[in-house]
Amino acid sequence: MEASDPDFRSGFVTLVGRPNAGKSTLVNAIMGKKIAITSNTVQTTRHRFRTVLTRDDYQLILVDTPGLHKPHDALGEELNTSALKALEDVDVAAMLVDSSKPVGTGDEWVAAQLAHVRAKKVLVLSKIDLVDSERLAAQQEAATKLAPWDAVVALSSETGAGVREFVDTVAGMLPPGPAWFPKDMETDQPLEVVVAEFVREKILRTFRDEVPHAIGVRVEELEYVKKKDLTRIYAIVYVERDSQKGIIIGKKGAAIKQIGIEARADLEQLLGTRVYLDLSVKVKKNWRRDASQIRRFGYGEGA
Ligand SMILES: Nc1nc2c(ncn2[C@@H]2O[C@H](COP(=O)(O)OP(=O)(O)OP(=O)(O)O)[C@@H](O)[C@H]2O)c(=O)[nH]1
Repeated sequence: MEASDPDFRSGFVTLVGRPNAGKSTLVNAIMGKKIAITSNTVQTTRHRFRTVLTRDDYQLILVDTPGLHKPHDALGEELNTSALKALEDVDVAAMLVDSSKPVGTGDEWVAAQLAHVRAKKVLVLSKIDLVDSERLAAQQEAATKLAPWDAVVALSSETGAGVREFVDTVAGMLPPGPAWFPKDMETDQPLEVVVAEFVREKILRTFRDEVPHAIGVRVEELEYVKKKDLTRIYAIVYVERDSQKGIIIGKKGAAIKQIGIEARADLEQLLGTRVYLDLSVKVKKNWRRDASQIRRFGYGEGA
């Protein structure tokens, strides 16, 4: 079936849910490769980006939203606006509820945001590998009450169980329409942004709660050298304080070196070339509190 076929379906699907519900991991499981970054630090996802899955008879455009939460700083506010905007004009809204955590007010708040959305609503019970069937059944009963759902799917992005069922369910809800993006396109983010996110992920994973929200990564230069089949990347890690700079660099540069090694391995896979990665660390005081700075870093709405 061709993309111009009248039976072709296409549409936008947004994933919502409390921070850490497993949205980014699900995007990667659906795509069968890493595109979105993940970590167990809340607010990992800062960009509202689209991921495109094209099959013979449909094109599914996933909008991964930053977690909906109560804002406590300028960065938080940007994220919320961005997440709520992602709910407008989508065809399917899938809400992830972590099977391993009790359904709580956070989930209720997210579900309430869905009430006015015209999209089909799918309840996704995520991380089912962490619970037994009894717990899952209880969780499903509690989560089902959150909103009127058009479908319910239980899945694990870790084991892959239920992921195919989720894609099939959502694809079946898409309206007839042409492909919006080229078939071979997998994300609408500029490469520089994806690369910066990959580096940021390594830092979040390495330092956990020591520095997470205080960093921003910007790719200054990205150049493919065809003769060497090598991508040269120069990126700057911005932190707020000198002490954080020290932590990220580590003893004799050991920490930043390790981050570079790990990020490079992922980037080589993403780009399909060898990668030279140059990372430097700079202090930029209070960059998080200044909304215009946030935009300059490419985070939040309008990025
Ligand atoms: N065991 C298990 N862990 C999972 C699964 N899906 C996600 N996780 C873990 O849960 C954590 C959060 O996952 P993310 O995908 O980053 O969550 P998110 O909803 O995108 O989070 P935000 O970016 O904060 O909104 C990570 O440590 C993941 O590895 C799953 O199916 N099983």
